[in-house]
Amino acid sequence: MTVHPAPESFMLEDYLAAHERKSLLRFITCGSVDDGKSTLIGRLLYESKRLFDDQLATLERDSRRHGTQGGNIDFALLVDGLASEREQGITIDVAYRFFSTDRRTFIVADTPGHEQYTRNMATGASTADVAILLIDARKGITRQTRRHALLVSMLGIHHVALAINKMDLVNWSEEKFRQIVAEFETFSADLGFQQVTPIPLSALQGDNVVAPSAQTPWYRGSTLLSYLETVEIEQVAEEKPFRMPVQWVNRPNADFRGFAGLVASGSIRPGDRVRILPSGVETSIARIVTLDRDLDQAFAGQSVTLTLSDEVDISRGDVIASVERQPQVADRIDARLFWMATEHLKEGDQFLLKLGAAAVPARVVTVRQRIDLSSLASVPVSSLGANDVGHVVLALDQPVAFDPYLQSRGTGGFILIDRESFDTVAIGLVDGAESRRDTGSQPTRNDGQVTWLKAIREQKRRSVLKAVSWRVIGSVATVAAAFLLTQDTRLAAAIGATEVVTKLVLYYGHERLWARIKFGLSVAAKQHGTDPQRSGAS
Ligand SMILES: Nc1nc2c(ncn2[C@@H]2O[C@H](COP(=O)(O)OP(=O)(O)OP(=O)(O)O)[C@@H](O)[C@H]2O)c(=O)[nH]1
Repeated sequence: MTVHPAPESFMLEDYLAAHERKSLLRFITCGSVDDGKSTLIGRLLYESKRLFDDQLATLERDSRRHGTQGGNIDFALLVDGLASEREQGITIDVAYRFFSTDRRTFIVADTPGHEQYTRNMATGASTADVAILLIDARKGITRQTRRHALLVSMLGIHHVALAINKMDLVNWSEEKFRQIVAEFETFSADLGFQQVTPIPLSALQGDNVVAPSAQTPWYRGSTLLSYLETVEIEQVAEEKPFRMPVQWVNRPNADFRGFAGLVASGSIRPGDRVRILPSGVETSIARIVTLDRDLDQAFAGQSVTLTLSDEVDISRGDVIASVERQPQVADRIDARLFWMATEHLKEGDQFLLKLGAAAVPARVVTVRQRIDLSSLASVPVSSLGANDVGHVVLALDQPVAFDPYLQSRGTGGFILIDRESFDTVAIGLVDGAESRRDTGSQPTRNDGQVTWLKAIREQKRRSVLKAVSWRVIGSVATVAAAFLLTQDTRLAAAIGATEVVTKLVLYYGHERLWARIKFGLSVAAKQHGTDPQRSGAS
């Protein structure tokens, strides 16, 4: 007799398998006070139908009791769950929410809009893949939008959705929308974003959030949710080198000595050669131990205990790294800082620097420049004020191992802690060991852009090159297959041309593609005609 498994079990397995395969997207919403972040996230959660009945009932009850929408659902209440937030009228922490659709799962960081809480926004952004920059259509680009865009770029987020909200309050004006988009594109041209996707929205009324809006017939781009579901985030295209900062030396008895920590990047197997930094001693991995069992391989994001084949002196804060591609080790570093305290940061100030698992006393040797929020120029200064972003040189009491932040978030980001109050006063990103060439000389106006924006541009160029190469290989393969099957050169060429145009339209959307072509042509014409250096060189 044949036994057929119950259809439900098949469905359950299919369901679980489908959900396991879904990719995860972490995003952050940033905007000024009252731009509508909480309303937008609440609307996304509500419309993606991921609320339980009891959550819905509570939302409806709270909307009647505390809501600002005259009896209608106040979506902000879904997100601003803390009572004290509502009392003060602001969100007071980074609230992480989890939701999922059939195509992807999402973790969203909702952070307060007020300038004094920019630190929360920076914290949320440090783990995000995509940023939604929210703009109130009535106010347009504000100083806080510029600051958020700068921080988002500085923290290595390449994909931005420019969510122009409250379009209902500007009569769904296409002109207003285009004006804001143009202003943002001009401002952000040097910030190295791979993709800026502008979307006209009303978070309150739900337009273009999940379903396309009838109010914006002039907009044919994606809704916010479909953008989030389809935005292509670079997966770990190239294998990153192994890094594990040691958090704890585990020595329960004389027979066992393991080094516990979170794998910050790359992967590791027993037998792999590793170097311990800053000491530089080389050894190999004996075992990868976890609570349940030993592993054959550990990956970034896993917490493990490593044992080594040699007796090596290792303490908390050291980094275990692959021998082939090692981190740098230095006691003076060039860094970008987002300064968050109210008092000014000055040369000579002393802090505790926490990088990975290492904590070392640090002194500010030089404050090189501040990034001007309007022009993004690096302005020479000798101190940084609250919420400034600038470049500094730090001297550490002892050498630490690190990677430039643009290469590795896990081993390139740090915080500065006040040694008396223990407050976190700055978020820092390592650019590299101090570039001695500048020591003693006056910083020039463009130093910062050389070290940072140039690196971002170079990284962007490489990832665009990689994406283009794969698309070109795909198109060539399609044309070759078409030719082999039909032996018709014209037909194969036509298929190839259609394929290229389709890929470009899919990537940009036809409106943006056309706008880009026009923009590219105008820049080319301008550079050819007016840039004396270029015309001289050519
Ligand atoms: N007309 C209109 N009002 C909106 C829209 N989106 C949000 N609002 C209103 O704007 C106000 C602020 O919205 P919130 O979602 O609380 O704003 P927020 O950005 O989270 O504010 P903070 O948490 O204080 O930073 C509320 O009264 C919302 O109802 C919109 O698209 N149109």
